[in-house]
Amino acid sequence: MNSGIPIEITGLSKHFGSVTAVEDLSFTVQPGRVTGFLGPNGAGKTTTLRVLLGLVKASSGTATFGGTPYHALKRPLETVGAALDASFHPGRTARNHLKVTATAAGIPSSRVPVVLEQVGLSEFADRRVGGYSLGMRQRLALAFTLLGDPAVFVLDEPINGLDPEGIKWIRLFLQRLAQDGRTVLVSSHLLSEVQQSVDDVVIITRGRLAKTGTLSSLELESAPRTIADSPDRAKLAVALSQAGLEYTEGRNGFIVAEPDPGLVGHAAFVGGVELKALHRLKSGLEESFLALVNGEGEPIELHETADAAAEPGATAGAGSPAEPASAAEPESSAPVDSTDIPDAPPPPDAPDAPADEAKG
Ligand SMILES: Nc1ncnc2c1ncn2[C@@H]1O[C@H](COP(=O)(O)OP(=O)(O)OP(=O)(O)O)[C@@H](O)[C@H]1O
Repeated sequence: MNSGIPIEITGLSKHFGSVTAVEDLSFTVQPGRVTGFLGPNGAGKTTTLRVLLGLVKASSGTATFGGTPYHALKRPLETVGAALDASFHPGRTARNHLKVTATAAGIPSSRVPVVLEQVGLSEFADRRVGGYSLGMRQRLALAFTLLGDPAVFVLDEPINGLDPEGIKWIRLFLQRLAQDGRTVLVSSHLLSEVQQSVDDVVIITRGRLAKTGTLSSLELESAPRTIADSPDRAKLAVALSQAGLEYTEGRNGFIVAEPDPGLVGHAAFVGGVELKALHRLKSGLEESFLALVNGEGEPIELHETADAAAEPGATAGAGSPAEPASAAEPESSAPVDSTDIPDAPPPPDAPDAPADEAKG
């Protein structure tokens, strides 16, 4: 395994006739980290992954693995493990599916039992896939990605449909791949689905980049805050600055990095500023995500509490809004303490039917 290969998307656009699926998209996925590729249905995630994997031609821009497009990789299955869907011929067994792919790719068939064990399917390897649950098919899709022991993993919605035990298992699975120095890109339309699994996020909406950074930085931005507004925003800005409160200016007023509206109201009172709005911003990661992908710019409307109170004040001196505070980049979440892919428990949702004989 050659670790340390980043995924590099640069100025990528893809149009299907008059439909713009992806527009001028640029981001990098770093090795040694699990990156969530997030966006609502129709945002352009699958199209981006399909271009990356050479299944669709870009209208413009590039998508490469450390500078090399997929079609130019010398041994693609040993560089990239990709799972775009979990559909398999229902009449064939997992072992047979994997053997055929290994043979075609020049990968030793001795890898087949190894990857079956890694994903917890050894016991069910000779059953027809038609009898598999969704969770088992997801595991089989992962087994394919492991066949060539690749440095990069590209997984489209791998957590979709898994039960809590399966989600816990895949979280460890992904984290340990990254801990080995591999590059792991995981798409999802729900932040909450991958929140426990990812170090970094790339959020797109309507084919464009909405946000990229560490999950921790997104969490910091989602901390509870206060919205304050005044008929004279310039004066309010001065009052907030004099009180040492950090803020950014949004559509509905200033978003102040202080969870207690009482303290913000007091700052306005001390500064002699009349307030027309003072609300606590009940924030959360998922709400911030939704605000981002819905193009709200910032999540004000989503969080105003019903018990918001306005505090009157008097007027004060003029001033201009201070620079928004920038959050320091926090450290990423700590890796797990083993370099092995976790032992997989048997799928909890495995059907009870007796094993079928391998047919092909
Ligand atoms: N082959 C195609 N022909 C025409 N339009 C397409 C094609 N593939 C995707 N699109 C359109 O491109 C846009 C992005 O679709 P895409 O499947 O990439 O989004 P997505 O983020 O993966 O969504 P989902 O989570 O629903 O799969 C959508 O408007 C979709 O209808």
